[in-house]
Amino acid sequence: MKEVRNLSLVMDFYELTMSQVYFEDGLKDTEVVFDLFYRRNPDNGGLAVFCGLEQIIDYVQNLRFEPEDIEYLAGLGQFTPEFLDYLANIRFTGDLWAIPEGTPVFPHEPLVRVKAPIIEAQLVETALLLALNHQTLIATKARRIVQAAEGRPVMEFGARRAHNFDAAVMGARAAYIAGCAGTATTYAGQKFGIPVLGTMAHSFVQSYPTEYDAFLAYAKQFPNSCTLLIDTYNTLKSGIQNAIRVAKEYLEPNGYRLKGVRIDSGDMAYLSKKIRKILDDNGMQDCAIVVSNSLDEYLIESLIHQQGAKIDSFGVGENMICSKNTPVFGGVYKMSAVNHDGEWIPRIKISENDEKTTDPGYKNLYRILDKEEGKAIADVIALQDEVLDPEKDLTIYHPMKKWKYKTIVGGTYELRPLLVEIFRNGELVYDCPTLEGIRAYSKREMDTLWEEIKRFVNPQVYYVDLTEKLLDLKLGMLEEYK
Ligand SMILES: Nc1ncnc2c1ncn2[C@@H]1O[C@H](COP(=O)(O)OP(=O)(O)OP(=O)(O)O)[C@@H](O)[C@H]1O
Ligand SMILES: O=P(O)(O)OC[C@H]1O[C@H](OP(=O)(O)OP(=O)(O)O)[C@H](O)[C@@H]1O
Ligand SMILES: O=C(O)c1cccnc1
Repeated sequence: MKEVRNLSLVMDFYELTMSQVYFEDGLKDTEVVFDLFYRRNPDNGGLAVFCGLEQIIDYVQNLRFEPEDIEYLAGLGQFTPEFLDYLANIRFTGDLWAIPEGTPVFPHEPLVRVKAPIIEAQLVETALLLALNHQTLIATKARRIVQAAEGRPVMEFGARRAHNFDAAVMGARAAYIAGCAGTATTYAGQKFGIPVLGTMAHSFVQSYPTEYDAFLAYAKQFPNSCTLLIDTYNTLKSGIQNAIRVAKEYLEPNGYRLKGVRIDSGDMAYLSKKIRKILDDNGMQDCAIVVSNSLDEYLIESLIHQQGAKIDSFGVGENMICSKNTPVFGGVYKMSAVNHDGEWIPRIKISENDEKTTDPGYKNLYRILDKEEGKAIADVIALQDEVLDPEKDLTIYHPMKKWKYKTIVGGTYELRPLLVEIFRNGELVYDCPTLEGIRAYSKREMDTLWEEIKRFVNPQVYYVDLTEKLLDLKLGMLEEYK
């Protein structure tokens, strides 16, 4: 399903003003390289889950200014007619490489690399960042929550707390990629084929004269998929009792089983244990206990490991859809090379803060995997023209300090290029995987990481290092600008 909205002008105004300067200065055909990367993992975690590429592809493919856009820009009185004529016909004609969606990624590595005429590369900055920053943030959070649930299904319940419509729908997509079992957001089901799931609201229970009437009415319509919300009045004294009554008096005599009960308030550990016992005592071992109420990965972990809660699945809303603890994913888009007469001239952004100094040059990214164990050892950023031979020893360096390095013995590792070609000369050359494919791939990729990187507390830092050639280039440029 394609977006019908024309979102091309979702760009920062400076992209247009700078572009006019490039145009009027005769620089419009100058090719440049930009890298999109981020600096810190959300939630002090050990990784992020890369997401949002499909929406980036949509934007880049549909980048064009309609007559009403040109008219609007003309009305601002700041742009030359020649530049506006140029914009009226602009299309993305460059190359774009990106890491496949669902891949676990790490700070400072290029997630997307754009090589294009300078105006085109500049105009896509905001859209690339916003699509990636949002979905990567939500996927990263969702993965943590799914990890904490240890195989128990997690339902995404966030739309009502999301930061508007797109955040709900794209958030549901990201959460599904990261392993959620489904979403309550029906539109996300329609648009992306995500399983849609749900139980019932307190208002439904309140709208009937009695809780029992409400449960029975629901069970009659949905005898196969009935999860009753049991905490509207009194979870133990009435909710669970009425749920069992409906199961015994209506569902079971008609050949059905009660699928589940949901608890949305009170002490989830205490109540779930009590309810499990009551259900089991009534021969309802297959009736699932679903809980919801401001859950996140820490609470889920505590419920399972410290509190012995008897929970079969979780509904998670606000903490996931807003990534409440870390509500911003700080992806940035930085120029790394400019082409002069066919030669790539590296560019660097220097900062007092090492973390903010960029890696210069037209670069590539590889994941180094241990051949025997299949586990990821580190990622290495190399210059585009470097040939790395996995049969030879590979020495990788700390991104600023040459004395910090590690040598991996030739023949013991595999090198996997992480950036794949998405657009070549403006043509889409990438077959977008299905959402199910991305989800399954993400799970497989997650299995290539050591648990130490995935833990929540003080995770091991995964190395994103540089080749010697790239580090020498960077240190040389730092010396030059000192
Ligand atoms: N076993 C538990 N361990 C830690 N936190 C819990 C546990 N059970 C519930 N909580 C948390 O306690 C809070 C419950 O308090 P809250 O003020 O929301 O009341 P409530 O139980 O939802 O009541 P109501 O919805 O009727 O107002 C929620 O944030 C929930 O996630
Ligand atoms: O707590 P979340 O993780 O966001 O999960 C979604 C919440 O949304 C619903 O609540 P509702 O909108 O009825 O409000 P409530 O907080 O009063 O239950 C549902 O009953 C959950 O409590
Ligand atoms: O289906 C549910 O139970 C549901 C959906 C969204 C938010 N809270 C609950």
